[in-house]
Amino acid sequence: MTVVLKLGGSVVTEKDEPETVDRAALDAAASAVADAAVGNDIVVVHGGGSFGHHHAAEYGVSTTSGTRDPAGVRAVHGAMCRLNDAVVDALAERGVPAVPVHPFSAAARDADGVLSLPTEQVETLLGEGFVPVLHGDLVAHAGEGATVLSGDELVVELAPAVDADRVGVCSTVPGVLDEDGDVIDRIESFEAVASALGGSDATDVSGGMAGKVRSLLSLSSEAVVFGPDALGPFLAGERPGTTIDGGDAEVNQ
Ligand SMILES: Nc1ncnc2c1ncn2[C@@H]1O[C@H](COP(=O)(O)OP(=O)(O)OP(=O)(O)O)[C@@H](O)[C@H]1O
Ligand SMILES: C=C(C)CCOP(=O)(O)O
Repeated sequence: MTVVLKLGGSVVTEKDEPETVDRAALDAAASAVADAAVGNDIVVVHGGGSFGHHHAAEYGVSTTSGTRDPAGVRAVHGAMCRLNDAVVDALAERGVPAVPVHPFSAAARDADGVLSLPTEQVETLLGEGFVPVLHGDLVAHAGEGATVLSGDELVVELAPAVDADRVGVCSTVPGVLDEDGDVIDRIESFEAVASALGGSDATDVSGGMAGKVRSLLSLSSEAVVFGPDALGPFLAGERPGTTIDGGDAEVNQ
């Protein structure tokens, strides 16, 4: 049983305070991962929160609009590495064999924005008993300089590469909410829920919940979106929150 888990940046950081870890939330998430029944057969991805999004907004970078300013690249990537250190440390302190993997060093987008992300190192690390910890980052982008690579995009690339049995995306909300604020049980197409989907309450350059749902629909296996309280139950095998089922993913492109 292999699990790909994204910890939202909005969960593990104080999203409105630049470069501030939410210590209690990160510790709770790391403890849940350490206690997971699946053991070490897990790939962790984390988002940007107040580390990546703050700097990305300052330099005007998004997933489609890039920067050629090397200082901007260093600022965003450097901040994400600092958050990655904090996440890896929190996991390591609890006995998880966590190791960092930095997407900026390996991935690229072509002029059409198509992402290529080598995953052999992740597969090999997992097979050797490590827990790879990747993060939203910048990525070299032909014709744009460098653009943002969201953790949700990483999840979509990694899940088939490691043959994930379960994909979980932990955010601050208990699931994807409908227009009345109720958790939507299952999403199979973007159009069916588009009117309820917004960006993020906080600074977010990768599209908030709308970007997340769109990304996860391109996965041909199911993904589950849930809140911090449901992380333990998800890792114990439950399916809390919203299940996003891309089905025939091609149709949703
Ligand atoms: N219909 C909706 N249901 C749930 N959340 C929504 C909806 N529309 C907009 N949102 C916003 O989307 C946010 C979640 O997306 P966001 O990208 O901020 O989360 P994250 O992935 O946890 O963080 P990060 O992008 O930093 O990794 C929620 O906090 C909420 O503000
Ligand atoms: C802003 C940066 C650099 C990473 C974005 O990743 P996300 O928070 O998963 O969308």
